[in-house]
Amino acid sequence: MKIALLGYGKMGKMIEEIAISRDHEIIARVDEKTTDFNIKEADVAIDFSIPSVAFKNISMCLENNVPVISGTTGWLENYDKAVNLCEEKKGAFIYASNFSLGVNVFFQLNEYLAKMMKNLSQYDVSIEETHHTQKLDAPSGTAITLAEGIINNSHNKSWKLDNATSDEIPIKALRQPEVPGTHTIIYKSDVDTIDITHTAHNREGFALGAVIAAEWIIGKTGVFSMKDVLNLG
Ligand SMILES: NC(=O)C1=CN([C@@H]2O[C@H](COP(=O)(O)OP(=O)(O)OC[C@H]3O[C@@H](n4cnc5c(N)ncnc54)[C@H](OP(=O)(O)O)[C@@H]3O)[C@@H](O)[C@H]2O)C=CC1
Ligand SMILES: O=C(O)C1=N[C@H](C(=O)O)C[C@H](O)C1
Repeated sequence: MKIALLGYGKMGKMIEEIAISRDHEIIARVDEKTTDFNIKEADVAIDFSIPSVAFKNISMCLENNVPVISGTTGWLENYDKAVNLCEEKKGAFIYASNFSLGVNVFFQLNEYLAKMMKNLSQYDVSIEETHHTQKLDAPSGTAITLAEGIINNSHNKSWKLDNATSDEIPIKALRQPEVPGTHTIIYKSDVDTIDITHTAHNREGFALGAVIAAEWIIGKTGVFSMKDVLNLG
């Protein structure tokens, strides 16, 4: 499979390593300065860039009939436009806030726990995420997906980064050197605390998931999620 890497930073480089180990070819490595590449030469594009260019990258792929996997976070105000463009062009597109198998299991665990806690009003829920200090967006895309998983399965109606009111799920975003990504869901009452945590030890799980999604999407048409790719039930 010929892959164009849109974004060639920490994730782009890790994806390259894993893609080559699975016998794929990298035909473009695009960073801020790259101008000379032809997206039409790619069988699939993988976008791990920055929030301000992700939608432009995704649109370019869809306009040129190249299936696109995007892991960039912090651009979701344009997600519906990407979905519409994909449908209009009969293209193929997957966005996931987190491509790792472990986090996708954790997403389901979070929804299951939210259902169990739904009517236990003595517990207040909150989310905490910790990432490396170069991260541009806060809260993380994964924390937003976790908050949405709780909202869809409980009486909670919205989330807020810091200074949340009692109606909102508070999200705390911490930044510490070299942390690949840690997410905790906390249910606290006066007498006890239940918390569940996913800790990424490195970036390999994210990168492998993105390559698996790229392999999976070839020959398909539509807008998909990692739930479709991983068939987690
Ligand atoms: N969904 C998931 O599983 C995961 C998502 N992420 C997300 O992926 C994104 C990238 O993360 P990471 O690799 O750590 O970030 P980096 O900052 O290491 O890399 C970002 C890359 O984007 C490039 N870039 C900047 N402008 C453009 C442009 N106009 N066109 C194409 N590329 C451009 C940068 O180029 P230059 O170096 O020249 O500035 C750099 O190569 C983030 O949004 C992060 O949140 C991260 C891990 C997992
Ligand atoms: O920027 C990162 O590094 C990560 N970003 C994603 C997010 O915002 O959730 C996924 C992962 O946690 C690493």
